Amino acid sequence: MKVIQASDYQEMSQKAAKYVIKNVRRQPDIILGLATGSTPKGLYKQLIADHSQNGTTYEHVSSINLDEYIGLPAHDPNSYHSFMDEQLFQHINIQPHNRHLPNGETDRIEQECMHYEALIDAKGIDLQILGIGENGHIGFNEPGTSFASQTHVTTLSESTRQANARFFDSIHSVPKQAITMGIASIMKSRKILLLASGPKKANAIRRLLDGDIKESFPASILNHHPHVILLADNEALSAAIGKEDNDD
Ligand SMILES: N[C@@H]1[C@@H](O)[C@H](O)[C@@H](COP(=O)(O)O)O[C@@H]1O
Repeated sequence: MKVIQASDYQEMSQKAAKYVIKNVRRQPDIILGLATGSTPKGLYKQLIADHSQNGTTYEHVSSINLDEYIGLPAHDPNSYHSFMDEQLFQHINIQPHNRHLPNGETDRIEQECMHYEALIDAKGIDLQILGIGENGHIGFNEPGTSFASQTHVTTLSESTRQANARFFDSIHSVPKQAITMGIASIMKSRKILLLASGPKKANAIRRLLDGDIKESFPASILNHHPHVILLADNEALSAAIGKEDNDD
């Protein structure tokens, strides 16, 4: 894993955008794996600014998102469909038919999981953007999820619901389940850019860089992936100083 240090959230977002833009320009029909949460918001803001100022085009780009809550309509302000529309899609020229998120509203949820995994296999994610939960979750793969998991329905841990409650009226409104790419689905990506910012992520980043690979800490599997960049700010790296492995 290659570790890139940024001084703060702003610099992390700028460096992430530079890397994504470089990949989009090099491969105009790139398949991007996209993430939600607070962490990639600054990256998306930078992509939007670059799109309007420098004209980087997303006309032939496709996106596949990691996850979606079950039970929230796509138009709900807290759905990940709405998040992506607001934070990125409506501000760049990515075509609606090229944007993919799991359908958390269907009552044929098992078919939806299979369909989504087939989509990932058919398209192949070139560059996956990831955040990390404080408990080491990636996507919505909570601790204990099998490393062999494909797209599936997951029950959110209490701590994940608490962490995401800030986006909702109260913890009671946070859905209890989600549909998420599995860990094996994420690991199929050709390249992964993992972003982490702030002191709340310091412990997770220290555990990630410890290199101990176990299902009780889902992100640890990334140590097995041949092309992961961890781009983290000083606060997120604060507990791991001296543990980085810069072998690329
Ligand atoms: N499903 C998302 C994850 O994809 C994200 O990485 C995590 C961290 O969120 P944040 O970036 O807000 O800390 O939150 C949610 O659980």
